[in-house]
Amino acid sequence: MRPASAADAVNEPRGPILQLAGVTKRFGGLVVLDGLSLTLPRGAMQCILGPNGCGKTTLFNVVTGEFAPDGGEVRLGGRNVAGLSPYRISRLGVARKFQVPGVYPELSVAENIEIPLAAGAGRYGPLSLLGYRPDPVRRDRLLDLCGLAGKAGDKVGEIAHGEKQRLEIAMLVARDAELILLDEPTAGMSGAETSAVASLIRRLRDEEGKSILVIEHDMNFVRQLECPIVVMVRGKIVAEGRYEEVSRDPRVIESYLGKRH
Ligand SMILES: Nc1ncnc2c1ncn2[C@@H]1O[C@H](COP(=O)(O)OP(=O)(O)OP(=O)(O)O)[C@@H](O)[C@H]1O
Repeated sequence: MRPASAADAVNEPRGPILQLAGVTKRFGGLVVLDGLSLTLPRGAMQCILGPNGCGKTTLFNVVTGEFAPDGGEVRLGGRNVAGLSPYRISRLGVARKFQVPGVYPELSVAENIEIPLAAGAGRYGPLSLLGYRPDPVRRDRLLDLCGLAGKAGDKVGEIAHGEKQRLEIAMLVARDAELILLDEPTAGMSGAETSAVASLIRRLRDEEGKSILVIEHDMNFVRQLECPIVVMVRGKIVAEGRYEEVSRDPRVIESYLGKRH
């Protein structure tokens, strides 16, 4: 039996997975998050849109514990985690993808999935690894999800950029994260690669029940995510809605779609 841990708070089945209430973050005199509030229901996906410098990455940093907020609450599964260290928040089931793929280039695609599968099993401490057995069924399911089943034996350093990005997203799922934070996951990708990532992320929500927050600038990708969008300006959420509504917002047209839209 694993020890009772803070993860139980995240595993609490009712209520939102993530709730930010009046979160403030300052750097010296610069107010980057300005009483920001946001709620992500369990098993849902939301996309965060906002101009450069509005505080999107800082928001992720506050959720993952990189920065303690100066005020407000960050609730994961109902528990206020503001000020907890990143490793504790990670153990609560939060995983984050940065723009650059974080994969092991010298290992095979399948090995890249096997490592976080073992790490996920060890999330409750080294003792929980004692009974760990590799799970090829789960590994193959994740390879299928990210569209790399046919490349299981390929060296990761030699697969395409878009494939590395999809592999890393599958690795976050392999380590049993419940809340997944994706920071511009399609940066530098072609249209076809972008569509493949959108399809993967929708499947994580629909088939794996993951809760997902995505920061993105590419409106074509945002449309394909088919999820609610929040618009952030100067550290606050100023609008929210589906793509069709948000894409009529003058601030979104100005920043993302061009004035002639
Ligand atoms: N550690 C830090 N120390 C000081 N200022 C910071 C720090 N991190 C971020 N900032 C400032 O906070 C503001 C918001 O930065 P942030 O990276 O959160 O914006 P963003 O919306 O993610 O921008 P982009 O879309 O360009 O990535 C910027 O003015 C940035 O310079």
